[in-house]
Amino acid sequence: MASHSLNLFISTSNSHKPLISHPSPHSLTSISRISRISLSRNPNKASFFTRVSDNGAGGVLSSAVQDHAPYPVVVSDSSSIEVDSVTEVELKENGFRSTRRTKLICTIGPATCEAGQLEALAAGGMNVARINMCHGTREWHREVIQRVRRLNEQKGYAVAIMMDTEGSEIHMGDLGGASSAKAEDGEIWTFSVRAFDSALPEHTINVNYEGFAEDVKVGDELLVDGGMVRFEVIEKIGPDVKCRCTDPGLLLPRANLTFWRDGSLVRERNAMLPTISSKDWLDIDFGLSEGVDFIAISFVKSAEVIKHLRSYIKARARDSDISVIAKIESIDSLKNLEEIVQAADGAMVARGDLGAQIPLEQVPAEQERIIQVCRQLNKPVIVASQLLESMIEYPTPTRAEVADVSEAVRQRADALMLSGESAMGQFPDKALTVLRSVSLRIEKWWRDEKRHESTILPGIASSFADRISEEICNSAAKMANNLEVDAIFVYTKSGHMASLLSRCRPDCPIFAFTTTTSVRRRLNLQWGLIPFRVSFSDDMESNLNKTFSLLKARGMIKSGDLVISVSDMLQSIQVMNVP
Ligand SMILES: Nc1ncnc2c1ncn2[C@@H]1O[C@H](COP(=O)(O)OP(=O)(O)O)[C@@H](O)[C@H]1O
Ligand SMILES: C=C(OP(=O)(O)O)C(=O)O
Ligand SMILES: [K+]
Ligand SMILES: [Mg+2]
Repeated sequence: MASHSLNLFISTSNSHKPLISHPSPHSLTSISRISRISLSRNPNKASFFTRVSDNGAGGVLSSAVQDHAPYPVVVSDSSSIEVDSVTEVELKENGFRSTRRTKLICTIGPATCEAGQLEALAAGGMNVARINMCHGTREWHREVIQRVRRLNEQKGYAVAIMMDTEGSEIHMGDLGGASSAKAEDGEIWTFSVRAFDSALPEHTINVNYEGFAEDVKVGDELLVDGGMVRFEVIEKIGPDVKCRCTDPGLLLPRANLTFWRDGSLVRERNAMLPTISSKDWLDIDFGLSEGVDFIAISFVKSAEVIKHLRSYIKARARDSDISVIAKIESIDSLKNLEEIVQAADGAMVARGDLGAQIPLEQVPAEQERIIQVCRQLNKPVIVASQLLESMIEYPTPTRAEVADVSEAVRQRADALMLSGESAMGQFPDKALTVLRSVSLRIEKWWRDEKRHESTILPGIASSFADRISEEICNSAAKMANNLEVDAIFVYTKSGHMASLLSRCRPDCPIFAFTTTTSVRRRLNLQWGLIPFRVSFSDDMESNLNKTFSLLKARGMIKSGDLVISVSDMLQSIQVMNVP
């Protein structure tokens, strides 16, 4: 066994307990019952003498100190390990099975932009904060980004930031400062492309698209926000389009507009608008300079725009690992789904606009298909919009909303997203709590029923090249389910092996150890991954010993726990009990 060659030296020079309960300085007896399935050997096997000089207490508060401080202080020395404080508490209190696998995203808006409000969301389980460039100024967004970053640094979170572009679809203007306006049945409203210097005349809506008045025809149906409010075009007078309200409702600032003729969506000149507008490019530059983790692109039509953006990011910020998320919210994106998902780093089922472009009853089937394609192509997938819409105004969700959230969890989406519920609703924390508890409940039910996910996903056209890693991860996940192990450990620098494991949706949590804070944040979007930042070498035995001792010192694992480990460095699967 390869492990014979490794000598582990444990210093007991400081006053703390030794790392491993039965240290044997010259052999690796500390890993009991190690089995290895080795597919190939790493030619650059690392140093034979690994000095582990700290039990982790130097970089991380001991549990005694943690009783006084609610959050661990983050110190990035080579002997510390960084993990989300929420996960740490969950693991300590309820063990491996209790950790939530479905990730949660909150859109940040006026209801949640203050430091205290952001902290409440982070403590409530927010994994990713989304800022929507449709709203607010860049200054406002910069403040939010800085507050989230401070929270991460000072309180030990790894909340990632997703910037969402406005895109160049047609939408209404700002309602002259009003937070909403009510359109009543039969009322006549004017939709106009004119720029109004002073206050908007009554019952007038500004439209952002120059060609609007030319493209619509009398008799067309105009849908606000995918049909939340409907109008019929009755007259065109130059730049003004007079419409009669046929389905009353609340108009919100900058709401999306679509027009329909004979039951189909009209896509004339607006289909020629670029996916990424000139304003979007400025926002993207802003996102790059602020170092956001994800950029979500609205109304993607083809893979080309994603490829273009990716090469732009590479040229502008060479060392960054910003991920590009393709929002699937148009007919074109459904047509070109596989190529788009293949080109992107992840996708969002943006049901708000999608439901405005295809009949509503088709949205659930498309959601399921998008989730399936993303898993096959190993890309994280987000289910977004109206999950808990009623909670914008009410403290409890409807039964139908709970059923919708449950379905997305059961479909094994990577992440669920709150929009208005967290951006401007009255109960952002309660909405997050609902997502969290419904996720936990459905995940547990599925495990109790022993409905293992099939790790074998049907291949589609252009699967990824790295077949060996894929097979290792598939096997590791299958073994984890069959052996009912407590956790899978993956040591990954780029995050690739971690996402391949996540893709298999195993029953146990996946502890993903990575060396940089940016990869750690990025992994926070993916199903079942608990990302840790820790420094490690190419020597797996020493990595395992180091993480075992650091995690034991933090009370996150204990002797006897059964673990499977895989890594980027060594193409092998190891099964072992924690010493
Ligand atoms: N940065 C912001 N500033 C002000 N309001 C915001 C902001 N972000 C979101 N909102 C509000 O929250 C609502 C829901 O957010 P979201 O779904 O992201 O946008 P939209 O409704 O435009 O698709 C928006 O309609 C807007 O009223
Ligand atoms: C998430 C969506 O995009 P946005 O909120 O930016 O319109 C959507 O349309 O569902
Ligand atoms: K947007
Ligand atoms: Mg949208």
